Amino acid sequence: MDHEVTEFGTGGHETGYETGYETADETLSALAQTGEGDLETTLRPRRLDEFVGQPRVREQLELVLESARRRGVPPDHVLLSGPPGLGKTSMAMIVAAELGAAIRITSGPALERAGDLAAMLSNLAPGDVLFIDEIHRIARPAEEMLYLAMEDFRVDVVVGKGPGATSIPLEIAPFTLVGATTRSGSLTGPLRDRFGFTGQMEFYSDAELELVVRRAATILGIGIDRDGCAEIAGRSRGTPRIANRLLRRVRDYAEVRADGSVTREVARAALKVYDVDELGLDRLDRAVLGALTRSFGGGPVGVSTLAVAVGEEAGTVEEVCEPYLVRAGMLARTPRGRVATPAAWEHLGLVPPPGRPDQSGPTLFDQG
Ligand SMILES: Nc1ncnc2c1ncn2[C@@H]1O[C@H](COP(=O)(O)OP(=O)(O)OP(=O)(O)O)[C@@H](O)[C@H]1O
Ligand SMILES: [Mg+2]
Repeated sequence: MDHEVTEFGTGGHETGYETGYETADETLSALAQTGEGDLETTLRPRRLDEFVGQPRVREQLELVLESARRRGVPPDHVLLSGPPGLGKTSMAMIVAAELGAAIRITSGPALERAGDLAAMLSNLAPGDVLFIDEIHRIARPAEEMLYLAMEDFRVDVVVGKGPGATSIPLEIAPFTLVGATTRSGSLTGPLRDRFGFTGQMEFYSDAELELVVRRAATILGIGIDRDGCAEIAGRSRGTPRIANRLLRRVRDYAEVRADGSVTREVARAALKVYDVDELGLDRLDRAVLGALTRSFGGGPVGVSTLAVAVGEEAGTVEEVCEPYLVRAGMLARTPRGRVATPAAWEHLGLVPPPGRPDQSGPTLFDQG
């Protein structure tokens, strides 16, 4: 293998490779705290059998990995998709750990120039796992380079400029690409087609989240009883990252205002302080529902308008708030925009204005 080729890249040495990489999601929630990134790393499951929930993805992935192991080849490329905090990054690390392979980490936005990607690709050793987080945000030239790399383990490096430029094909080591995305819909067809396996991560059940909370409490040395676990799990929006975060906030409260151990009462009192309601909706979720009902009469309203109304970016509202609000049956995405369901009005303690057409129906035909 030739590893001395990075000078063909455009000086992309500084890109990627930092394993401390965290996605922007950490800054989005009203509960986000700085300096807790390390804790998140501590709580990350390391092996497939430590990974709670996602039975379908786990089983499928187990087969993909085991069969590759038996054949002695790197497994097919793996795409992991799903809302933030469900364990995509953790799963990517686990793929490498289960294969006993090294993992190189980068992200779509970091691969602005194809040269950056060429440098990474040509530095891979046989069997390495290359993890590209937020792969839907990869720039076009890098994406096109990735096609060839994924399919033929080759990169075409362009040397020189203008009419004298030549393209030199370079062989790269057989590797496994693991891509993660919160929006698989915005992946281009050709890229999606080159993944041999797509794991669609689902929201976790309350029972699974109880296990997540219990596991984290054990690792962090927090005393918590069954009811305490259940209370936190039920307010975690189906998301392990949120479960772990709420546990830490409840722990703070337990230490300062109670005897340090977490019961249902302590958890309830603590989550009240942190503005997390019984359904686990935080301030931003409630702001979205509030704007949708109070300011826009229940919709339909476009997501960008809604985002402006709550002072957030459309992407955040769409990828962070909406998936759970839809799943909780409070918000519907219709072709004409976002619509509040009766459950949303009820949750906010509001009564829908009288005489409104049933919004879950095909409103296009209402005008008759
Ligand atoms: N199945 C699980 N069991 C236990 N803990 C989990 C599980 N999945 C996720 N976690 C916890 O949730 C945290 C967030 O997971 P992770 O970073 O893998 O999510 P993600 O899907 O990559 O999120 P993002 O889209 O924001 O990058 C981890 O640090 C880990 O502690
Ligand atoms: Mg991640």
